[in-house]
Amino acid sequence: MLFRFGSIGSRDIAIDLGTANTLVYVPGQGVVIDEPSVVAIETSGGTRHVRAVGSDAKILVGKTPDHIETCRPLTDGVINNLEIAEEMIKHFIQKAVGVQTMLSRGPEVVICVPSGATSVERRAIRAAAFNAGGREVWLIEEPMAAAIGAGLPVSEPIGSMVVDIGGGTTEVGIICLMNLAYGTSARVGGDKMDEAITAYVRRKYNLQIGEGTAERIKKEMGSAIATPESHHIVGHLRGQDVAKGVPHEITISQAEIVEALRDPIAQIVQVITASLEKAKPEIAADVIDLGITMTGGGSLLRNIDKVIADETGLPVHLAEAPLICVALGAGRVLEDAAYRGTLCPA
Ligand SMILES: Nc1ncnc2c1ncn2[C@@H]1O[C@H](COP(=O)(O)OP(=O)(O)OP(=O)(O)O)[C@@H](O)[C@H]1O
Repeated sequence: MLFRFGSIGSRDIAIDLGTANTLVYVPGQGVVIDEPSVVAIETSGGTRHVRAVGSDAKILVGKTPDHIETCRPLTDGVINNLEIAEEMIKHFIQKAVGVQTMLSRGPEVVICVPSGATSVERRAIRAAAFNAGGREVWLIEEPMAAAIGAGLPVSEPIGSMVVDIGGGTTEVGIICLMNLAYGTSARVGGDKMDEAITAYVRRKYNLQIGEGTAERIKKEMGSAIATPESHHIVGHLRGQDVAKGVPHEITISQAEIVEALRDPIAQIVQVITASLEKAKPEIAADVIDLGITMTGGGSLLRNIDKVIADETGLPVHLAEAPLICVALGAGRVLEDAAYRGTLCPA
């Protein structure tokens, strides 16, 4: 299939539409938007309208009055609410290219999809970008974009492997000659880690914590492996005592967070090892040399690279800018015609 762009202008954009964060890349400028994928909806006089999007909406999570609700229009990498997703994408596109471009010709948009997305889910992502003002919309699979953004030799006859751990999904891609030789996505990532911490704290301490609190403690002191020091590294969690219904604070150790994260980490490792079994022998041989490159926010969890290296026996490298690799890769496709063969049909 031939994919033909019109003339790429500085007003065309690449979007990493993530479960946790949405990034927008403008050719010649780089990543111009990097905000949480959150929308605040206000109901007044019987109608609903968007009150805030992105960072402005995220600060409201868990603190809104009854007539305002915050929501995340993506779950596990795919759209759960088309209307709100469109509003969010429209907001970010306008912020990136200006209202004038939207009113005149609209930008061409390259937007990422999880490799495991169904055709219905792909059509929903394409439709959301189109309805949000995209003149033409092209899809790229996330592992491919992540690999390009991480600087892997995707166009060469060398097999390289990328693991992108995002908020909603873990994407694994084995790429050779600009082709996703194997790609899979599992619905486990940073969100499942947050949920596992929340469930652990509720079970062990009878304390209900908010999602922001779970994410904060994960980033501050989460780890995939317990070390002898892990019992002495402690943090504080505030929430609501489930039995008494009053505010309460507990102290938790890194060793406990490691225990809480055991299941999601095991699931991530399982996806990676299963993917290695699917690789063709020649490509697997290349992966032994090059190792695994990790991208996505979840790859910043302490020691997750060590766990993956131990379990696979392969070298594991963290990409230089793990949180923006997918956007950089999708942006590169916009800027360099040589990469256009990586785009996939909707
Ligand atoms: N230092 C850190 N330690 C652990 N997790 C982190 C860290 N920094 C960010 N994260 C987690 O990374 C996730 C967000 O990563 P990213 O922005 O790559 O996901 P996304 O692209 O929005 O999601 P997806 O690709 O699944 O749709 C969140 O769950 C966040 O809590």
